[in-house]
Amino acid sequence: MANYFNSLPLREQLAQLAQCEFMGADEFNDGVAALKGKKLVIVGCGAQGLNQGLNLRDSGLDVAYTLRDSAIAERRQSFLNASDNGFKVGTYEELIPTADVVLNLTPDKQHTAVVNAIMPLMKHGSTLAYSHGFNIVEEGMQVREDITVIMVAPKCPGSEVREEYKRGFGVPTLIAVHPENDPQGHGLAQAKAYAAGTGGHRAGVLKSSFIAEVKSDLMGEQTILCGMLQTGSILCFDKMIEKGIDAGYASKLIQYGWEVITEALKYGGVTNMLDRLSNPAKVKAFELSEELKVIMRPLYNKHQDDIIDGTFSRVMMEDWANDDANLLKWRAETAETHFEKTPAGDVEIAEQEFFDHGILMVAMVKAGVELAFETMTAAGIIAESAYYESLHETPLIANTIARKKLFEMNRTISDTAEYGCYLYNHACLPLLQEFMQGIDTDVIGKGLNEQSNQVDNQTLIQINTALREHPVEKVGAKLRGYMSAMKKIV
Ligand SMILES: NC(=O)C1=CN([C@@H]2O[C@H](COP(=O)(O)OP(=O)(O)OC[C@H]3O[C@@H](n4cnc5c(N)ncnc54)[C@H](OP(=O)(O)O)[C@@H]3O)[C@@H](O)[C@H]2O)C=CC1
Ligand SMILES: CC[C@](O)(C(C)=O)C(=O)O
Ligand SMILES: [Mg+2]
Ligand SMILES: [Mg+2]
Repeated sequence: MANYFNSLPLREQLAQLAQCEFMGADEFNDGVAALKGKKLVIVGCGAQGLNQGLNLRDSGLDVAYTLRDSAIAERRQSFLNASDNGFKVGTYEELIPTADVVLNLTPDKQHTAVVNAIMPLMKHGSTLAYSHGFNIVEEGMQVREDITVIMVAPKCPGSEVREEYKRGFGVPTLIAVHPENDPQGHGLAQAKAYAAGTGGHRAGVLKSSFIAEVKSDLMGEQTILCGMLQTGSILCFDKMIEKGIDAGYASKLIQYGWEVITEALKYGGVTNMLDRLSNPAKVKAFELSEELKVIMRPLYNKHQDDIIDGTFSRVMMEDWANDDANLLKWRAETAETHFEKTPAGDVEIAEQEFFDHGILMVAMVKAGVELAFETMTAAGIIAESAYYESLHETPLIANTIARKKLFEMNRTISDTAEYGCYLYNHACLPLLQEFMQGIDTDVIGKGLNEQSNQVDNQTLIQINTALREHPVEKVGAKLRGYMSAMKKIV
């Protein structure tokens, strides 16, 4: 197999990267009809598998799980996830031959082995579904020509796919049909029904491509969504400890701070997040974020360039072949960081205090969101896709850190995302060392000791204009306008 993206002429690469069409609610009036009465069999019952299956069943679809023999024999967590929730569980041989749609929700590293094992068992004219395009795009998996290949990719951790559904909402979702595998021409109808079954249509669905999803998803997860929050957590915590801030307070400010400050982001974009600060703090956060953007832009460009040309995938697959040596080493190192080993203190922190004492965190989120958006769109990703993959998903990742710190984030996201997060973190920590030397507790831990809200008018006007004029704010206002049912989390 060879990288599918790299096998295409530039003309087709650009066309596929630019595939992005917002699908209005009226395109989902048929709901799950296209899959009603069909047998959906999910391979794997982990973060996405369990939560998507629960949503699909609650949406009235026939869902069962097929697990590898060892998972069933050893009654592993995946087996318990499915059986404890009342789902039928069977082996590949028992369930795949009668499946109309097989949802491959196993780790990306396993996709080639899994698809090679299940494809011979799949009935003629059935459908193979993915939630990430890595296997098709980066590995170039060739699927039997009678099989329809679709993707329904939630722009969200598995846990929040379920939580937002239970809140009566959903998560933004990219759908796609692999152009090499749509023999009956019903791939789009099935992908739409699958997206509706997960609740994604309530938040927003983009008709995308496997290529556009992969090249944006890898970028978002490596940078703003996971890498930036991990790097920011470690740097901000270590700085507060260096400056004598109580460790429990510092731990709580960060663990819960990302969730609080990015909730403002979710409802009103970067503008609203900075509007939550005093004028002097807003000016300071803006200045810090501009400095961070200059320092980190080359790193964001390198991550996107390596994702586009397949370097990232090649390097990660080398680690797969080396028994995930780096992934496991970096996972262990993360667990040993001072932030991870310091429990959040039993101290009350008011909602506004998270903003006032977390000016640097606000600056990091602003810098990361804008840089990721700017870099993705410069690489040919369409603004709507870049928005979902940067600004909108950040609060959903922050929710996982609020639960159980970086451990929970890295456990909940895919192994692919976890690997990319560490790759970024390893590069960004040294990159920001000099910047952090100039940081003090006025922007992280204690806040500015300003006696008034007075700032220079021209400065404030320039900052407010820059915030509001950024393209991520323009597309964000439009897409949030469609999310009328969005629910508060904190
Ligand atoms: N995690 C997330 O939030 C998101 C993930 N995705 C995508 O969804 C897909 C699934 O990821 P995720 O939910 O994180 O995966 P998880 O690691 O959470 O779960 C993987 C599941 O697959 C099973 N599994 C592992 N290895 C094999 C194998 N060799 N053969 C058969 N089954 C196996 C595991 O069970 P057992 O080991 O017991 O057999 C487990 O049930 C990926 O393509 C990912 O990129 C997309 C968006 C977000
Ligand atoms: C942000 C990481 C992610 O892409 C996701 C939850 O969307 C993943 O692969 O887990
Ligand atoms: Mg993602
Ligand atoms: Mg991902």
